[in-house]
Amino acid sequence: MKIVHVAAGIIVRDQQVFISKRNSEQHQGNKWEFPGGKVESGESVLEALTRELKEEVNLDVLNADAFHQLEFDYGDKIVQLDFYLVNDFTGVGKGLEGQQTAWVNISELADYNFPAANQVIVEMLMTQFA
Ligand SMILES: Nc1nc2c([nH]c(=O)n2[C@H]2C[C@H](O)[C@@H](COP(=O)(O)OP(=O)(O)OP(=O)(O)O)O2)c(=O)[nH]1
Ligand SMILES: [Mg+2]
Repeated sequence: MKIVHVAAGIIVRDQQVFISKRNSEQHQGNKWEFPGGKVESGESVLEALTRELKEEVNLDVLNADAFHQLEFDYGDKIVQLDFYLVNDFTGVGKGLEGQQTAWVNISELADYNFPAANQVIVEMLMTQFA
C-alpha cells in the first residue's frame, strides 16, 4: 500500500491549541485533527504545511519547528505524519472548507476524539505543556 505523506500543524498560543474537525466524508471523518494535508511532489514538508494551513484555516505560518514524525497503518490507508509545532503565525483561524474549528486548552485535549495516530501526540503535548 502506498504511504501518504502528510504535514500537520500544532498551532499553539499560550496554553491553547487550534484544532479542526474532519468532514464526515473524509478519511477518519468527524474526528478532530491538527490542520494540514498531503505533501505534494516537489514540495518540502514546511512548504506543504504553510500551503495547507493557509488553504484550510486561513493562517500564515511564520515559524514552525519539527515536533514528531510517525507512521500509522489504518488498514485502508498508511500515513506518514509530520507534525510541526507552529509557534508563530498571523491571521485569525477559521474553517475555510466549512469545517468546525476550535481553540482548546491543551490540558483538555484528551476530551476530543482524534484519529488513533494522534494519541501519542496528544500525550506528548499534555506532558510538555502541563
Ligand atoms: N491533517 C491531518 N491529518 C491527519 C491527522 N491525523 C491523521 O491520522 N491524519 C490522516 C487523515 C488522512 O488520512 C491524512 C490526511 O490526508 P487528507 O487526505 O485529509 O489530506 P488533505 O487535507 O490534503 O486532503 P485532500 O484535500 O488532498 O483530500 O492524514 C492530523 O492530525 N491532521
Ligand atoms: Mg487536510
